Amino acid sequence: MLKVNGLQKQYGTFLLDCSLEVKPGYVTGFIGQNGAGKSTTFKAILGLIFKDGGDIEVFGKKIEDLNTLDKQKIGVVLSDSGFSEYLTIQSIIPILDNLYEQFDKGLFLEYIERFHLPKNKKIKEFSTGMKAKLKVIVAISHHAKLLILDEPTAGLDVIARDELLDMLREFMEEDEEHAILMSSHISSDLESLCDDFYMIDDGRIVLHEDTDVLLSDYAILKVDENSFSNLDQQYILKYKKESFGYSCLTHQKQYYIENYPNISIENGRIDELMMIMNGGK
Ligand SMILES: Nc1ncnc2c1ncn2[C@@H]1O[C@H](COP(=O)(O)OP(=O)(O)OP(=O)(O)O)[C@@H](O)[C@H]1O
Repeated sequence: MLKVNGLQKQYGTFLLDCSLEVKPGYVTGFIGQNGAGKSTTFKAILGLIFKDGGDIEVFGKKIEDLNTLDKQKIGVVLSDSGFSEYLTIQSIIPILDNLYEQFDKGLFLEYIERFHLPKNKKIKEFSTGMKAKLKVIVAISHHAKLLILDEPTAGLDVIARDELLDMLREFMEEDEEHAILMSSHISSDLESLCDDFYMIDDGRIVLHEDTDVLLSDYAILKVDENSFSNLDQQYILKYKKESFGYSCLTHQKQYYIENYPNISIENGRIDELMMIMNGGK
């Protein structure tokens, strides 16, 4: 569905150099700290910035060769985009109708009703959550096959985030070929939605793993200084100094359960795994 091969983009000392793939039927999470390169990757995928190197394929075609119809099969949410704040939902309907051949007004209005968005209020008077929901509703109301969502849950409270994730689940259930690439700051609530995760740090992919494997095989060992020096470190990906000793991230939980029955082994949420992956040595 989407293949990014050796994408490069240089901004001063920052160098993005990343490869990733989103398969049909997959929700792929793209996580990393502020400034890691998530938005730059998304903008390059969408052809909004020039790339310095690499290839990007969507629907089996190079992005340079996508025609208008292909482009309309991509639903997009970017963190720094949106409608003019002076428009209302009622007034953007004809715009969307003109913009997208497959705009589904019925579906759009169904979501607008479901999420209690006011049709005649100016968008500038919307709350952060209302604006975020509107962006996702627009992205899925023109029968897109691939959604590219940059921080769609940013600034949302827990309830709004759940509603938005439900909307994305429904999008995935509609068609087994649908796919989503979504970025987020380190965020465990994506665990329930994403099938796999790419983690980006300083422009490079430092981890790619299926969510199931992350949750079943990865763990955090919490050890004191003494246990740390006696620990077989061959399956330790990263470690981080703590007040009690060290937190160590492993992708071979079972090995440590069997060979070190006395150390504390925590499954850890994806947040914690990522925090060690990012900040550890
Ligand atoms: N137009 C630009 N000109 C110069 N530098 C840029 C530009 N856009 C991004 N950068 C730099 O590229 C790096 C990656 O930024 P990017 O916005 O891709 O990060 P991000 O992972 O999306 O961060 P955040 O989570 O804060 O949105 C940063 O060092 C940023 O300063």
